[in-house]
Amino acid sequence: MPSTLHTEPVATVLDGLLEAEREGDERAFAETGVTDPKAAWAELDAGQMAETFKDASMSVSKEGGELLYLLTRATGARTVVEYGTSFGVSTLYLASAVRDNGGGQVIGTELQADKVARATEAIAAAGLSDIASVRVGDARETLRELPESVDLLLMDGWPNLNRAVLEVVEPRLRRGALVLVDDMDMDFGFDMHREMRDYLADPSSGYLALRLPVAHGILAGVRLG
Ligand SMILES: C[S@@+](CC[C@H](N)C(=O)[O-])C[C@H]1O[C@@H](n2cnc3c(N)ncnc32)[C@H](O)[C@@H]1O
Repeated sequence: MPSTLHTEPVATVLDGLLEAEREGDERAFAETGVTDPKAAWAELDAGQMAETFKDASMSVSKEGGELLYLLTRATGARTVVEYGTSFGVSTLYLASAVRDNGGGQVIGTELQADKVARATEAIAAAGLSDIASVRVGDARETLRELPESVDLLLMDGWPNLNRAVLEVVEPRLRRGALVLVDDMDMDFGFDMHREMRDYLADPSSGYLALRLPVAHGILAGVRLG
């Protein structure tokens, strides 16, 4: 049986988004005028950073997306939550896998409203609107209402908020749920992942976590209890 990922319309929509990222992100980054990321993070809050980077996709790579598809299929996940949707690339990989698992839902969330509109269009063009939707706003608020049990959480928003977002979603994570933290190897000018990495590494937190050297570096944690 072919996967949804490699059939139309998903394949073409994903190719277009990945191509746009390759062609557009360098320019979008240059246009932000941010030359010292550490200083920018010290001065601007999450919403201001989202506005600054509103034209940048910053999506998962093809390899990273395929890993998301693989892990979602392998775990049989039906209820998936995504922190940081941008233009919807990772959302499409997750939603394709959920469709191929037999159906369910992917709940994305994105601070920047124009990005939500673009991601929603991409989801519709890919024929996945019955699976995936995107909530507009700050994940620390938008993810307060969730289904009873969540199988997989992708964390791909601003990394300094990962711990706070996990705190909101954690009560819904079922035993054996996967938490995937993207961009572990990205240089943000300072260690933006420290809090989350330390939390998942502490056995008393209730996870077993391992860094996967794939794409931008993905930290995979399984919820043990
Ligand atoms: C790395 S990009 C996400 C890429 C996306 N997962 C993909 O593969 O296409 C990070 C996104 O997270 C969004 N974001 C950052 N902080 C957020 C928050 N607190 N709540 C919701 N979205 C947030 C940013 O606006 C940005 O678009």
